[in-house]
Amino acid sequence: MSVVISNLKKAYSGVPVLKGVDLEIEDGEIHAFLGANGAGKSTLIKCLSGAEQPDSGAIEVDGKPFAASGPRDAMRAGISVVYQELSLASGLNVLDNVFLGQEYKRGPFVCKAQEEREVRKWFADLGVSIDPEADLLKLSNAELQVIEIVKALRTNPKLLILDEPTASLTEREAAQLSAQLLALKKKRLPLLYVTHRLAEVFAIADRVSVLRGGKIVLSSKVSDVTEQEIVSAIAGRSVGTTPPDYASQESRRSPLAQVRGLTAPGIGPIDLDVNSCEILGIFGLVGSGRTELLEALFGARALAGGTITLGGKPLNLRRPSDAVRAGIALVPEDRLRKSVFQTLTAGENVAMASAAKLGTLGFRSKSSEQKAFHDVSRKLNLQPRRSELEARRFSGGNQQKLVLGRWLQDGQDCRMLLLDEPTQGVDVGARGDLYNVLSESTKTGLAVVVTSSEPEELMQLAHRVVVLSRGRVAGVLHGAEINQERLLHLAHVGE
Ligand SMILES: Nc1ncnc2c1ncn2[C@@H]1O[C@H](COP(=O)(O)OP(=O)(O)OP(=O)(O)O)[C@@H](O)[C@H]1O
Repeated sequence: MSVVISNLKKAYSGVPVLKGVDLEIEDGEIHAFLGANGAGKSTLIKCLSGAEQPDSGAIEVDGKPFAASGPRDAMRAGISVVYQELSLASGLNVLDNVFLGQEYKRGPFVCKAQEEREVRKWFADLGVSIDPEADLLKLSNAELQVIEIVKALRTNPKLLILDEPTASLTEREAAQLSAQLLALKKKRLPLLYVTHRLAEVFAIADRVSVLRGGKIVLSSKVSDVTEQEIVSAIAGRSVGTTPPDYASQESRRSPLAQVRGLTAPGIGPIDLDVNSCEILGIFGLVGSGRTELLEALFGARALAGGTITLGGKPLNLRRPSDAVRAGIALVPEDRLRKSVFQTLTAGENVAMASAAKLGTLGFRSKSSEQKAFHDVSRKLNLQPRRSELEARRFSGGNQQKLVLGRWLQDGQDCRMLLLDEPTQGVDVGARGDLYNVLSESTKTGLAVVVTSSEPEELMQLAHRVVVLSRGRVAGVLHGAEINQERLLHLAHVGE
């Protein structure tokens, strides 16, 4: 079974996004599909899933012309999509979620035993052991993704599309999911796999295609291409970052925040020092307390004990606004839901940080909003550079940049910036830009505390890394000591 896309075009309000895409997905292959934020990957997927109609071009599934007027049509033709945003019902258990609306029935009765047999078979095929009776709240993100995949597989697809399935997974969960996708490959089902993580391309994909400027600019067997070639194809330029300059900044660094005996639900006791002019990485496995620590430092998680001082002054953080007033900002992990104001314009979203300080949106001048927006667009290569466009019209990765840009614009008197997984869903080019911007910001005194589940990211970005395990500090690594082996070793201490 193969899917052939020829000369596909799609524009939004006259602005072309897909300008003639040619792509072939062959039988039994895992086809990685990459491109910068806003390149049009989701748009192409929507054209395949029937959520959008292409303006012109042709799609063939198994040699037959395919034109879906809606998602049901696409599913009937054999195209099934697993989106990043999970669509599971948290009040139901695993089995009921998999069969929701498609129960096996004998008369008015649901055949639970038959459903359970089937779901166990799927889990065995994928090499996972999930209890069909389990409550969804007890499952990891990776297990929830597997349930979405099983739901999709039940429709007997000819092409399964996975839109950034690992974006919200930790390194370990992502590796588990990759193993399950390789198990699926044995069934010869072609997969179109959208990701920003290059390591995954080399770990599981057979072919890789890159979308840029509305067209496919690279399509190759993975074995015939280098990582640098893929990065250049995505960014349209070579991407390099200057690793943090330890020596020159060392002398300017001074203690900024001191955390002593901090305990809060899920973490502690933790002692921690954060210096000005420093990027401090926080690494740990899922459940290690990374997010909880950042929330406690931001006043979003009540402390059960311990003290935090900033610039020598004790802080009493009862709520996030106390932290903002003290010069602490947090960009949370689930930022699309927690931080993007979808129906406000991009300019208003970026201006939100200064608005939070003024206490109202009303007193902000249009010209200062424009200035902030242009500053952020330039620093983070935001696409499109249209401040009047509603945030929801931006691609996922560009929405992330709006939130990050809020705190990185000139003139913010932020002293300590807390970033929880800042590059989730951000393309390689923009990652490089973000690393450079953060590195630059520390030169003016800013302290950055950043969590990441990707060791490579911390190796490129952080001056020091604190490794957490089970809510406590398992070790601290400096400069050249930061490597994947040491990070993972410490992260497993106490596991
Ligand atoms: N409904 C819409 N109206 C107007 N413009 C849109 C709409 N949907 C998408 N766009 C624009 O189309 C372009 C492609 O967006 P798309 O979401 O397909 O990118 P993407 O490659 O999936 O990006 P990401 O990696 O950030 O998810 C973007 O510039 C986006 O702003």
